[in-house]
Amino acid sequence: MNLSPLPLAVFVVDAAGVLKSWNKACEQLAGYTAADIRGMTIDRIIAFDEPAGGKPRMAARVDAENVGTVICADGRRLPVRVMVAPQSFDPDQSGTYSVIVVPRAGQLPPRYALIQDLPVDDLIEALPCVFYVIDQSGHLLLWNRQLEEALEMDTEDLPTTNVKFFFDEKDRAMIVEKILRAFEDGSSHHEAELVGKHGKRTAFLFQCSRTSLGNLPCVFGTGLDITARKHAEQGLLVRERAIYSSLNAIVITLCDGNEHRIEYVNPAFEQITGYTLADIKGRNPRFMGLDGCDLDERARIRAALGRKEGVRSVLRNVRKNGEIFWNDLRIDPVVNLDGEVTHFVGVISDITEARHYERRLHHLAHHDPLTGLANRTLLQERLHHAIEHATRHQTVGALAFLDLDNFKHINDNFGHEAGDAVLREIAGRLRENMREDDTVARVGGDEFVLLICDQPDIERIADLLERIRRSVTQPVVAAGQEIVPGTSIGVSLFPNDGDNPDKIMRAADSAMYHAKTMGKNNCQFYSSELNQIVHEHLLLEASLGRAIREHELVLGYQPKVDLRTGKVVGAEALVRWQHPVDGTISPERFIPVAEETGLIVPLGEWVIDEACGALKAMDALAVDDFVISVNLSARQLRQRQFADRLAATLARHGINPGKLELEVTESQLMDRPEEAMEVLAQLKALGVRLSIDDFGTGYSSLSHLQKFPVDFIKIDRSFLRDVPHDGHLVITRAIIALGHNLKLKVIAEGVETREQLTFLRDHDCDQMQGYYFSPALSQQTLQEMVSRDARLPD
Ligand SMILES: Nc1nc2c(ncn2[C@@H]2O[C@H](COP(=O)(O)O[C@H]3[C@@H](O)[C@H](n4cnc5c(=O)[nH]c(N)nc54)O[C@@H]3COP(=O)(O)O)[C@@H](O)[C@H]2O)c(=O)[nH]1
Repeated sequence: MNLSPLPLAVFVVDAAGVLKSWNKACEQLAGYTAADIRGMTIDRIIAFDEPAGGKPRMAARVDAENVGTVICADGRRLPVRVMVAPQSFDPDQSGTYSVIVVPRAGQLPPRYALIQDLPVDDLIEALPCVFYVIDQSGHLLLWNRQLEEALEMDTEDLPTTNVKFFFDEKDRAMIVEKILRAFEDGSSHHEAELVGKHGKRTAFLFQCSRTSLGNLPCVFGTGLDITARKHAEQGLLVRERAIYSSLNAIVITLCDGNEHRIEYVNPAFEQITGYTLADIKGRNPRFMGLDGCDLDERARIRAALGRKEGVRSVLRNVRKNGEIFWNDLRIDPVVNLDGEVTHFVGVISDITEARHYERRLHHLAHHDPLTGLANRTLLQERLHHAIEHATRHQTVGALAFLDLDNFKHINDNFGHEAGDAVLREIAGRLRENMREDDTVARVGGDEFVLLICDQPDIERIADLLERIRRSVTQPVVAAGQEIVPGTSIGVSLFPNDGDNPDKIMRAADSAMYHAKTMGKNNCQFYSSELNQIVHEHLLLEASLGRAIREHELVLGYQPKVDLRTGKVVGAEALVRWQHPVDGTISPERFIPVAEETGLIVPLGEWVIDEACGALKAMDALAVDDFVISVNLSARQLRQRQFADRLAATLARHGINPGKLELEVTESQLMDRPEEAMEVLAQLKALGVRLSIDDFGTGYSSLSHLQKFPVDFIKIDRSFLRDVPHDGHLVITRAIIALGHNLKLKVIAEGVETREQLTFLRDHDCDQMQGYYFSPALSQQTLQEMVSRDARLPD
């Protein structure tokens, strides 16, 4: 039976129930003094509910359930249980009984009666806190072991030290003030650290109350060790401050079904979104979403939160001022000690600037800085998708390569700024002619590419490209000059010409290459035959350089005959390529390639050098006035210091310049007549002879012709082809007359028949060359012919 904490009132009585002795609790319980009790019987104090029966009174109550009422001195009646036990089982000492009185539940004795019986010493020592009693001088009167431990001090040291010295100096004034308050107001409390003799610091929550010991006023109280709480608080504080000061916007929402009401937002959130906590507390953060945007992302977030899982997403939100921002959002569940998700914490990062920067970088990486058009990378990406699309939806698309003709000439003559202006203007024209969905790209200096998608048929593509070609070739005004660009366009179709970007690009490139060789400013579609031609062209290009280095080129010399004397007076040097595998390759095949690639310059130099060597050999044969002519390409003619280099070659071989003739085609001269005039003048000044080749095909104007400082004109062989039956005879006659009027000599080429020869003689032509007399010969055969003075028969 647990009687604690009730006081145990124990009477000792004799067999008749006369009270012999009793403890203090008996007096407290019933409110009698010792003098009152002395001599009483137990019946006076306890009114038993059951009479004792026949036995002697006390003996009858041993081992019985005795219940009754204590009749208190002040008249109150306390229900009690009473246990009666003999004091001794020794028969000799029988007759005295212990009567233990226990108040029944609900009927406790007054509080003060209980407290008086408390073992205060034990209690104070057993307290889970420090205990102290302090007098008005600030010295300890009472304390417990816990206080000694906290102060790391011995019992005898404590009363001699003023309590304020148990604290840090900064806290002492506050401590004194709190103790005084307790004396004045009855109580006070405060938190402070006790500092031990050896420096141990312990945080306490002190409770201080006024009391008195006898007549001595004092305060007493407890100090609860709050170190753990302080640490926890500190940790929380740091975390709270961290959230508060975080540059990332933080929003904490309550996890309440599907509603995620905002409970907290930090200042960074307010700064990024423009919303204060007061504006949005209790709302679901979804209100910041941009209407109709990122619907999939938002559904994904909802699903994750529904599963109470974390989620990361990048989506667009709207600030309070209506501005849209990119939000890199990370949401994580917050779990309580029971493992339940009570909240979600969202970390918002405004990545708008990074996004813009990223986009700018992306734009730079995918666009040409000069024109703003797509670059090769973007083109390839789009082409890849366009081919897939066309294959899937059975539509036709086209890839057109546009190369500006003679762009280098524009740069060289008008400067790079003018060149840039032309490129920008062309880019604008291309864009204007294309739909939004199509792509216009610039992939090289003067190379543009058009990606045209979803076309119904090839005719439509051809029409569009012709319109574009015409628009590109409209004059551009740059650097105060009117520049007329031209463009060669090569087109491949997809998926017909290939099922991947690489094939389609190569096909368009081949087609463009072909367009260039077709005389520029035209548009060519890719075909497999065309590919073969281009392939060959490329092969030639690759091996022509080697041919020049490895001396695979040889010169043939076609004799030129004076029509009046029949004497061989010169020869035209014609180059041939003795290919180690393919045999002799005609200049008609490789000269255009050499022109295109620039190899014509070293090739032409080699021809002149070789022709000079042949002239020197003729000198050795003591043949006077023998002239060898070489064909010049326009590119050679435009070479800076061409005349100087020619002079050096002639000097090196020791050749009289008058023995070398340079043949330039009429069309080359008329391409840029002013420039040509200047170069021809330089050459003329050197003393070389000049001749206009293929005359009659190049629409020379008479005024230009008069100014060209040439010696010969060569009638193009097409005019003689059908002599004597053709109307061209009139032209041939006119050319001869024109030449003579201009004081020029006239030579006819491609003379194959007796009739042609007669016609030329009849019309006073000066010289001829052609198969009728001789094809091109080796140098040695030519020398033999000249040595034996072979002549054209009459
Ligand atoms: N820039 C350079 N061009 C050169 C050089 N060597 C030649 N060429 C040019 O190549 C074109 C083709 O030349 P080729 O195949 O040598 O043909 C020449 C003659 O063989 C041919 N010819 C001569 N007589 C007759 C004939 O009676 N009938 C006939 N059908 N053809 C004949 O004519 C070509 C010479 O033409 P031309 O130059 O116009 O006098 C050609 O355009 C050459 O110019 C070179 O070193 N550099």
